[in-house]
Amino acid sequence: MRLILGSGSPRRKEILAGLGIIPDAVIAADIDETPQKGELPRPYCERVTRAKLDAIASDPDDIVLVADTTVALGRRILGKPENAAQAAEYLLKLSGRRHNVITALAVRRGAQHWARTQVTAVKMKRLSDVELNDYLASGEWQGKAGGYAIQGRGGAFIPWIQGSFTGVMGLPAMETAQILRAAGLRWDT
Ligand SMILES: Cc1cn([C@H]2C[C@H](O)[C@@H](COP(=O)(O)OP(=O)(O)OP(=O)(O)O)O2)c(=O)[nH]c1=O
Repeated sequence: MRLILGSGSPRRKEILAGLGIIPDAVIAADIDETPQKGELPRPYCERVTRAKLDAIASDPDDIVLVADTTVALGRRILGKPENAAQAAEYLLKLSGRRHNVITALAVRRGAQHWARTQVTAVKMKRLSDVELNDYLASGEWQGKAGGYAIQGRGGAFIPWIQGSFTGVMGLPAMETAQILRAAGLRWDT
């Protein structure tokens, strides 16, 4: 039995390591993350997660873990910005408001599947022009859903969350431990 982390996100690997879990293999799933027309954030996040799982090949006794993190502003999906202009657009939308960060998890072992979705409400303070421009210049927005990282410089913009900090970072620790245990993974705690 091997544990395969089907994610290229360094944060996910780090959060797993924090739980005491070191995957035997790390493979990024290369899938199309374009939302469908009219698709809502939660079903989108769950569909993309399932697509990531389907894209990872494994042996029957292997455990495969994948996840997707999506920022939801009402019915709007904010994924990873393609460039600084899109990051600016996302951050201006999030500035001074509450949004949800959705992380869907999926696990496969042979023919069995498990899935969990964790939602965290996040408030972002109103950003000044200087804060926005400095943040864009830092480049931290790259590869982050919604264009910010709560675990980094972006943490200075977040006065309040309700839910899971690790969920916002990309892998909710409690739900991940539960789902992996359900799939039969055992590790030293
Ligand atoms: C909101 C937020 C997101 N993120 C990150 C977590 C995810 O890595 C990323 C969302 O992109 P994802 O598509 O979920 O993941 P990924 O492209 O990094 O990796 P893979 O698809 O291979 O699993 O945004 C943070 O690191 N901090 C935050 O505060």
